[in-house]
Amino acid sequence: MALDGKIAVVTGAALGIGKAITETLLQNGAKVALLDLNETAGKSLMETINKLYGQGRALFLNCNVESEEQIKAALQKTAETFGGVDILCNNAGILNERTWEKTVSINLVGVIRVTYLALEHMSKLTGGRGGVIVNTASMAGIGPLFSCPVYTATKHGVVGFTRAMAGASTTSGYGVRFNALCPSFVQTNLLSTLTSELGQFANLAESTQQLIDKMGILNVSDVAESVLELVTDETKNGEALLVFPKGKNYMTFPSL
Ligand SMILES: NC(=O)c1ccc[n+]([C@@H]2O[C@H](COP(=O)([O-])OP(=O)(O)OC[C@H]3O[C@@H](n4cnc5c(N)ncnc54)[C@H](O)[C@@H]3O)[C@@H](O)[C@H]2O)c1
Ligand SMILES: CCCCC[C@H](O)CC\C=C/C=C/C=C/[C@@H](O)[C@@H](O)CCCC(=O)O
Repeated sequence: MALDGKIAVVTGAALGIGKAITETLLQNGAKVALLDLNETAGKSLMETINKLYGQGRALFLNCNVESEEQIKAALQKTAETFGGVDILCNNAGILNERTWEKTVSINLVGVIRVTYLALEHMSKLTGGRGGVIVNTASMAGIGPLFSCPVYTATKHGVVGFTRAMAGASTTSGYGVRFNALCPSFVQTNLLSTLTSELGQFANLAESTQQLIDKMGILNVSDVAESVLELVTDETKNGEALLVFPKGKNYMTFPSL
């Protein structure tokens, strides 16, 4: 799938991995709607991008993925401004084991919520052009992180949702591919604020730090390059792509 002229929506686009995904999609010719609840960072990024890549390439929309109303409005505005939606990157996420219901609401329910509303614009069954959805899960979507049980559960949920939606799409004819991105530790705010967010599992901070030291830390641009692969390679559907500092590989699941 060539990206020239394609229209992408990225959630959690203002900072971290979402910002890097946004920049990579723009560098490859897409127009991007940046959805985030951080208005200051989002607007500032949009201004920088429009200076760098030309006016009208990016649109910031204040949107909390917990709000159905805000998501609907943001998708509608994207479709009216750019002319449809071809690519969705469900990337917004938090790590907080204290406010764990919020972690579920953003990381898992948010992904489902945005996906269903975006499909109304993307699915060939409802007048869309088809396209691709990439969900940012985590390596914790494949194996457990002991210090973050709820975060782990949400990311396992995202991987399962992605794989089931890929099958539903193929079987029903949505014309939309679904893939999950599963990075190991990445240098962002989410990682640097980790120790204060573990709640009742704070005693496991040290062993998690040892795991981080052992596995190493990715930079956001490596992660964004993997998103580009999942977006552009039309053979990829229902995949979970593991990304480590030393390389990447597609997860193989048992066939049941
Ligand atoms: N940093 C890591 O080590 C790592 C590793 C694997 C996966 N991930 C996943 O990558 C994604 C991005 O994380 P990051 O590390 O870039 O974090 P980050 O904190 O640097 O950035 C997250 C962005 O999401 C936005 N956001 C948070 N809640 C939102 C909401 N309710 N609605 C809309 N936007 C919201 C924030 O404002 C911010 O711009 C998350 O899903 C995270 O779970 C992170
Ligand atoms: C707490 C870190 C915050 C970042 C969370 C990110 O989504 C990154 C998750 C990255 C790696 C996950 C690795 C999981 C590995 C386990 O399955 C296992 O090998 C180790 C479990 C041991 C432990 O948790 O201490």
